[in-house]
Amino acid sequence: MDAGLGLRPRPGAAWTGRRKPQGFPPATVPAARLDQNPARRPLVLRSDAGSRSTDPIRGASLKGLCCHKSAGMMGSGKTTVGKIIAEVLGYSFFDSDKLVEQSVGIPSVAEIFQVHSEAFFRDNESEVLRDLSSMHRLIVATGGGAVIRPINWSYMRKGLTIWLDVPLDALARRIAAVGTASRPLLHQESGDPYAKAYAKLTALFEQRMDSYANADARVSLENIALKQGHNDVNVLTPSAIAIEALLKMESFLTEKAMVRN
Ligand SMILES: Nc1ncnc2c1ncn2[C@@H]1O[C@H](COP(=O)(O)OP(=O)(O)O)[C@@H](O)[C@H]1O
Ligand SMILES: O=C(O)C1=C[C@@H](OP(=O)(O)O)[C@@H](O)[C@H](O)C1
Ligand SMILES: [Mg+2]
Repeated sequence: MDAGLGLRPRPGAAWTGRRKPQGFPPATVPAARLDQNPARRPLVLRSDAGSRSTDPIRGASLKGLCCHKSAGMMGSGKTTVGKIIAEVLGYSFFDSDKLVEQSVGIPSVAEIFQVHSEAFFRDNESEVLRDLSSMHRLIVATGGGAVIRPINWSYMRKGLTIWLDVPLDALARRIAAVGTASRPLLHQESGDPYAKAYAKLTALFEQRMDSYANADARVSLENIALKQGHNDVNVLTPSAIAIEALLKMESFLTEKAMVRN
């Protein structure tokens, strides 16, 4: 593990796109707060995983990884959890929303929707995902709607894709807590933030659930809570979710290797 947690982009993480947004790749990715940092947890995971000669997180089975994309609904924690996973693996982290903002030169997704349109945002999102797809050793948090364009899957499939599956009630609570202003698709009507987020998220999920199910691995918060012996997804920490995601990634790769051999 990179003891400094400086998270400098790895040598393979070079921008190959046409337009190089200012500050991309960033010189450093802010480290997640240490109390949310599962970097020391792999040792704990080792005992969960029984007698293993390699670290399950950074062991040989993960060496072949190039990049991962986390998909999932708005508010599912792609950005939060993605940063932690990147930190544990010593990979670079990119948030496709941030890269679109930099590339377009407009500081928020909400403004991009307002000044241009959703279609304009989606075109730029696809460009960013295409450019990221040629990079190695990175974690990408996509925007929640990236899954709707089939072309984006051809880019996301260059790595391993993870669906963060969070119950709609929990999503609406999280989003209501921070407000809908930064999420233009949820910010259209007036009214109670929880109720409007829940209604819109329900409609979006209906349209998108088959697409999310295309991911290589699904991280279900309901399943993590059950493993912990309860059913309250609202108390699951980003670290616990990141650890589950890492375990799912490892299982996926192990199964893939077994099929190959
Ligand atoms: N496990 C969690 N428990 C509680 N709140 C969370 C958790 N993960 C993320 N959040 C909060 O939910 C909101 C959405 O998280 P974010 O990572 O931005 O999701 P996404 O990128 O999928 O939209 C943020 O305010 C974040 O702090
Ligand atoms: O689900 C969506 O269509 C969107 C999700 C957002 O990203 P997050 O999922 O990170 O909130 C952002 O890309 C945009 O507001 C549209
Ligand atoms: Mg995000």
